[in-house]
Amino acid sequence: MVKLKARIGVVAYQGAVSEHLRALERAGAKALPVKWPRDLEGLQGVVIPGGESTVIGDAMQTWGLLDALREWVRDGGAVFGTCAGAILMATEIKNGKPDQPRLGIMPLTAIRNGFGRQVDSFEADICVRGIEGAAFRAVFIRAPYFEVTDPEVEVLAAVDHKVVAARYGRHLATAFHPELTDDLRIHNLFIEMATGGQKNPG
Ligand SMILES: NC(=O)CC[C@H](N)C(=O)O
Repeated sequence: MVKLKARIGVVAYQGAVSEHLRALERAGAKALPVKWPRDLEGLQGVVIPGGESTVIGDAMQTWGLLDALREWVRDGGAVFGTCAGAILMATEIKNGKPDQPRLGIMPLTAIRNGFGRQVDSFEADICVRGIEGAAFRAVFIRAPYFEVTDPEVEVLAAVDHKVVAARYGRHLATAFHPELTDDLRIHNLFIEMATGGQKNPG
């Protein structure tokens, strides 16, 4: 029997869009850019890329994608945010613009630029829960970290005691950029989450 390819969208206004499309295709999914609410039809998962969270959030609001995605999530859709994308998934944002538009689907606080200016960018080999084998080479670029207090949010990885990867039901947030390396394990994990049977809490 032929297994149908997972259909995963990438929010395509700004940021590391083509890198995510390429990584998802290499991981065996059908990857599609998402700009309009109608682009969500038939998708199992949506990636919000890194870039600038204020710019991506404003665009999502302008194009009607924030409301459309919230509804799509209520119907069971899975979202994976990297860096700016993860910030947009958070219910609380620290160091953000006041009233910065966001999706707000993960009950955690994102601390924007949380690793300070002196280390705008760095790489680290980290252990990620649920990822087998060697450590994951994680690329951080003006990255946030997350404060997690909700017991339904599962912490998957930390650097210097700062949470940098978390899961909530079918949603995944990473402060780093797995699309900028050749390691497809995190994209594979998300494709599994998006096509698996787990429900979103709430
Ligand atoms: N690499 C990134 O996505 C950086 C995120 C950026 N610091 C923001 O707040 O949007």
